[in-house]
Amino acid sequence: MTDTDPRFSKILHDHREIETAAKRIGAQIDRDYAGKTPILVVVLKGAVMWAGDLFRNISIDVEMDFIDIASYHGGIASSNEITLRTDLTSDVKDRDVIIVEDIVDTGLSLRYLESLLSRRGARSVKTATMLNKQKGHKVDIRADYVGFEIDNEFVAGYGLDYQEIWRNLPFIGVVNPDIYS
Ligand SMILES: O=P(O)(O)OC[C@H]1O[C@H](OP(=O)(O)OP(=O)(O)O)[C@H](O)[C@@H]1O
Ligand code: HPA
Ligand SMILES: [Mg+2]
Repeated sequence: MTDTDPRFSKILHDHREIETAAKRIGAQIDRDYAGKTPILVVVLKGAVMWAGDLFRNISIDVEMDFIDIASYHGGIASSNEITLRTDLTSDVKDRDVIIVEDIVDTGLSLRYLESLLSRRGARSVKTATMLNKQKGHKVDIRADYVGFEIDNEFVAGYGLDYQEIWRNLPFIGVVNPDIYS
């Protein structure tokens, strides 16, 4: 539906803009965590591409771990139930944790993760998300570092899927509603 790609009604951000956002947030993390060694908790699967950009643009010592949770199961709406598929291997007790998300939409995934990490005794928990869909929030939640604010539309690309595909695209676009309606 765009001039070049019928899968998308609009292209929002290409990989250059996303890398620029990762540089900006990486520099903020360097300042905010100077003298500390935070753990980046990368939320699989959607956050993988963004996490790579962000990780490359952090200069302080930092660890990385992965957690796999799911609630959309390929669809365009949250099931409102979070399933923990694969847990972290790190002990987060007394650690500074930065959750790395591709998107905060309803906010249910982030609320689940914040509560899990706090219960496990993390010293601090902050979030670096590539996208924030403020109008989609169903709970009162706030990400500390945000790449881009987006409207309440279903997007895909750059890690985000529609029915498990299109994660590999080097841009974020609004999925053409004709595809799923
Ligand atoms: O704010 P929310 O409404 O909870 O949505 C955000 C979460 O949903 C997506 O994950 P999904 O369940 O699709 O799993 P995936 O990352 O493996 O695609 C996305 O990657 C975020 O983790
Ligand atoms: O808009 C979205 N697109 C893809 N995956 C998602 N998971 C939550 N919101 C979205
Ligand atoms: Mg998904």
